[in-house]
Amino acid sequence: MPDVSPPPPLLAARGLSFSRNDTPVFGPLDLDVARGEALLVRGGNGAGKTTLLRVLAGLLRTDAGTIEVGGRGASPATRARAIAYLGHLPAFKADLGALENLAFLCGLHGLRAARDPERALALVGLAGYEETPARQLSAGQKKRLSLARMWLSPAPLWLLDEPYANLDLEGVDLVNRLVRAHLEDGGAALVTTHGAYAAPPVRTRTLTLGDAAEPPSAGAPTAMAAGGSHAAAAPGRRDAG
Ligand SMILES: Nc1ncnc2c1ncn2[C@@H]1O[C@H](COP(=O)(O)OP(=O)(O)OP(=O)(O)O)[C@@H](O)[C@H]1O
Repeated sequence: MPDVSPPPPLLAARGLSFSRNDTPVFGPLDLDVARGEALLVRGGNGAGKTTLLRVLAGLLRTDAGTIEVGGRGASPATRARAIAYLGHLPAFKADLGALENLAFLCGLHGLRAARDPERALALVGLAGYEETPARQLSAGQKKRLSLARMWLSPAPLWLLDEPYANLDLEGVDLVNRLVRAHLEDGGAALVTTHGAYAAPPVRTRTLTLGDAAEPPSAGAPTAMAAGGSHAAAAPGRRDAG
């Protein structure tokens, strides 16, 4: 008889919590993100969004709880294969050109089939900046270069920390188009935002951290239009410090 059990979520966390100096930052929280889904992580300044993404990426150690990637314990090797992380500080070599930076990072993290750095630069609006050293790029251009790196990555799970920051309106639309195409390709994404920008119109759930957190919801993901708002996946709280 064929195995009809559904595939495990790309990312699953149970009872995840994190504290600093005995002050809880978030959790305990549960979340699942399947292929084809986005999880929008909302919350005000200091609510714990970056901390959550860093915990999921393995850059910070959780106090309690479990994280699985593709149904397996999230070892460093599993994470390295499955996760591409866009953080606040772009990981570029200041003196290398935009194209060289992308080629260098593809050498480190791999390259998705049928994609190349030159096409990535054009896609994010940086055609003509191939030779420009990263240090000469504006904040928004650096963010676009980071988005090019995500597009080139073979990893299916994107962790995007404030991807809309520093971008003009066309850049905001670019983020949403890239996320949408990634999900349609079978990938998944966690996207943090202060709430100023809407998530892409795809299968998106919302997790709210901080005081405004709503009770846990076991509901299925909903198709949403940009600007919609949805049930939180788990409780969180705002850190006092
Ligand atoms: N390196 C650190 N050492 C001590 N406390 C920290 C550190 N980084 C963050 N915090 C604290 O942890 C809490 C959560 O911070 P975090 O950066 O996760 O919030 P955030 O929701 O991403 O905020 P923002 O929207 O402002 O980026 C805050 O109270 C912050 O002051």
